Amino acid sequence: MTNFSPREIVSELDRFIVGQKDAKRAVAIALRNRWRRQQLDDDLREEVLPKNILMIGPTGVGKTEISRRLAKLANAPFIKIEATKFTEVGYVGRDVDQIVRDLIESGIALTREKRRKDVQAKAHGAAEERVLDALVGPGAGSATRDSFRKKLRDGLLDEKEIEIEVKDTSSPMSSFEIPGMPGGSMGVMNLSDMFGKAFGGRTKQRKIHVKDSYELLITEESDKLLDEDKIISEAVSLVENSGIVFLDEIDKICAREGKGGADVSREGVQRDLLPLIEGTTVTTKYGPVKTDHILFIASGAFHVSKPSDLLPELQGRLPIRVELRALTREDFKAILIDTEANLPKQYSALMATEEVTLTFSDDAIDTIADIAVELNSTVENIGARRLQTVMEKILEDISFEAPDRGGDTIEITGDFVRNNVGELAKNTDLSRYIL
Ligand SMILES: Nc1ncnc2c1ncn2[C@@H]1O[C@H](COP(=O)(O)OP(=O)(O)OP(=O)(O)O)[C@@H](O)[C@H]1O
Repeated sequence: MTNFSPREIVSELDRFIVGQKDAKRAVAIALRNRWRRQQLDDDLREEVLPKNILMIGPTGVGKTEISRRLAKLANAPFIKIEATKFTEVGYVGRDVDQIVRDLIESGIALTREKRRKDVQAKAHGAAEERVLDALVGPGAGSATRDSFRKKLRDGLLDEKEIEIEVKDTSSPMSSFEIPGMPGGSMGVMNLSDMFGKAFGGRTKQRKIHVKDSYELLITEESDKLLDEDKIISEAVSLVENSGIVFLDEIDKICAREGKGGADVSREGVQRDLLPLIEGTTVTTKYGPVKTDHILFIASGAFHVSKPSDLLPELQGRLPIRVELRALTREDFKAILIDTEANLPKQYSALMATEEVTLTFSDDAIDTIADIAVELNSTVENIGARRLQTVMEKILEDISFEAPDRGGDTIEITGDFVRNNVGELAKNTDLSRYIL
């Protein structure tokens, strides 16, 4: 758990997300509250429930991105799920408990990754022994083994091909859901687990270069050193105390007054979600998971419905409301220039792998921002996602030809942008399909 102050959390988020100060502050406080809760004594700690957040704002303005970055910062299990995916309990479709089951998978992956690092040195040693076995045979004398070990460590055998026996993870039936039976994927349905335990796991022979074998073998060897039960109990506690669920399109499950049919079912989904947000215990294949302290961030555009159309109980469980505003031309420019790993930087790095030097002039950035604003107002407002479609179109040819242009330096200018997408952007009908 991170002990960053709210101010520090906001400034971390600022590295990736432009504007949206209110939303950043709200999530920063929520995260800090979790740290505060951990400092309390046991009795009081159980009493303090998270203040869940409702993010209101148009599509593509950073709602998911803020939540995802927050989770990453806190090393917290995170899932994004669309509220419209669910149907009421008893109907065919996914049941809401699946949210917690997916979250626990994210928690297991995070915990395993963390624990793998702890045993990495030991696993590295064991992996080296396996590579040596493959190179000289397990029966070789210690002098031969040592001489190969030295060559191996000096990188002289990197390109040599060896044959190793690794766990076969390609089971097509690792887990399946029973259609129409909510929760059917839970528990005993993991066949590879069952057979794995009974027969010691399937393995297969693989031919591989020495230098590529390490990652695979280290992962396998570290898993052998890890205590599976401990990982599970750690992951369950991580999910219960630090899990974050991003519930998108919550506005689409609002029922409007005087309607029947689909609206009744939407309200049913809200009712199903309620216990999860209020705090309940969900059975998973890793054991029971309590949801009381999981942070829920619900989000929606609320163009048609209003937050007050949600069930009153659900409104009460989402007490913090923040509005995210539509992005302006200046925001688009800032997203292209100021954010870490911004799109121009990403494209330049990708082209550098082909020995092509790609740069963007200030005028090019201005023009891209102008075109994105124009398209959002004429075609459809998809927020900052528009920058991705425009950039992709501008660089399509260069991207295709890059392998033949090694050594070239290409500057993207305003004229280049206009020539490539300017005309297209003016044609609303065509843009609908292409940009
Ligand atoms: N304010 C912002 N600053 C930087 N990048 C942004 C911002 N807003 C959106 N983006 C980028 O645009 C893309 C879409 O944003 P995001 O997924 O957060 O949308 P959203 O608001 O959650 O919309 P939706 O509700 O449709 O999922 C992401 O790649 C994100 O990095």
